[in-house]
Amino acid sequence: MHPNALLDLSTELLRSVLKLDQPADAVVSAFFRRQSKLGSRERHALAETTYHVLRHRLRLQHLAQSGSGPMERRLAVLGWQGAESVLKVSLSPQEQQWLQHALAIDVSTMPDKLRHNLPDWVAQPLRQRLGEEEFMALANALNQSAPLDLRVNLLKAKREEALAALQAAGIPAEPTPYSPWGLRVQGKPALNRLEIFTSGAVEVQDEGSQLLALLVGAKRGEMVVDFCAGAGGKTLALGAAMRNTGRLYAFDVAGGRLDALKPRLARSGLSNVYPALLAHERDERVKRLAGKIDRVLVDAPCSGLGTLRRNPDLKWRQSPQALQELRVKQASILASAARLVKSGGRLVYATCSLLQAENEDIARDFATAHPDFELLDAAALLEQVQVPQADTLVSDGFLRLWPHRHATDGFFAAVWQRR
Ligand SMILES: C[S@@+](CC[C@H](N)C(=O)[O-])C[C@H]1O[C@@H](n2cnc3c(N)ncnc32)[C@H](O)[C@@H]1O
Repeated sequence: MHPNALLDLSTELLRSVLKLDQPADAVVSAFFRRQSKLGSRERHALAETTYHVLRHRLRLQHLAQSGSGPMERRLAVLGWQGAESVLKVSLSPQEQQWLQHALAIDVSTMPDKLRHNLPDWVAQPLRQRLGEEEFMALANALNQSAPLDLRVNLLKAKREEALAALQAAGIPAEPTPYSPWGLRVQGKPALNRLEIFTSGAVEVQDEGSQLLALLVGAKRGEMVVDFCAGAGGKTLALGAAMRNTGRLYAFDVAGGRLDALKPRLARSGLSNVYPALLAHERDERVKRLAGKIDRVLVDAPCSGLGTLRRNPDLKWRQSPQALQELRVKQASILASAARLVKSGGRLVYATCSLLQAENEDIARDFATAHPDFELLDAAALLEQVQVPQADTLVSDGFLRLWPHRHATDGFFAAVWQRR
């Protein structure tokens, strides 16, 4: 494709994504389906440019003010992540000059906001919690792309065997530092045709998600509920930890997500999983199982701000109002799910949010209203399941994973035992 046409497509894609009315990954996929003639390098350049602009939007919009032509073209030029030759061929001499000038500005001299690229309502509580230096380290980490982590399905392979299979396929990988189930792959190789993937021996899963599943501590023969199972990332990890015995209910209110679990279940070899569509969190099914369940995981719907490395559009698509609505939902789901737990059983409340409002605040309000639930120290529980340096992952007894400290997505978890 002619470089100019490619830059025009990048401009068009940015125009759609920056409407912010749909998740960026869905807009990018739909765009590529329509542009079926694009080669893989061209797709890569367009996707990376889009994500770069979303990550650094405040700074790039500021720099774009001085240019001319459509705003989205200026953003595509400033954020361009494809071959340099595309810009050389496509830009007018005036644009070339403007770009050189814009890129020469030292980012470290820019105002704060243009360096961290977060909206105020997100930046303010994080800065307050972490202090200036660590807040900037977090902001930088959130603007990097995430590594590719795999979870080894121990029903099908040992971690060393999966590592050897990847290496034999020419894919460098290493064990993840914390999760005993994890491998971190270098780069972003396509895995879905490899035997190790099609046979269900590995699944793509961030190390942080693996640690949440490890905290549940599910064992052989138990009754376990994954209350917000979605497409089942954690369900699969729990089912394997149960060695395909007992009963694992995968609940969700979104039928489409539960449908996406089915092919993954088929690959995994699990036959102990029972997906069930709930009408809402107080569904009849929850009442029927009340007091009968050994372990309940509530991987609650949340702002997703811990996943900005993968979903940078979320920082622009979420809002303080949406956060308030989510908090009400989180408290309601947690209270309802707690009814399932039997005496002596375990309840885990988790999110992929960085905000105290969705994490510690929800956990503390729940504990106040439910004195029959005793908070367990997440560090002690992780040590029991062979997680090294578990105390570095935990604050005030809660699991608190941070991209800049642990190279995982941002995650929170609180764990209780019912008296
Ligand atoms: C963070 S996602 C779950 C991700 C999933 N556990 C995984 O590991 O892939 C939250 C899920 O909660 C579901 N959800 C939203 N409201 C719910 C409710 N009232 N009861 C149960 N699930 C709900 C959403 O449909 C979504 O799939």
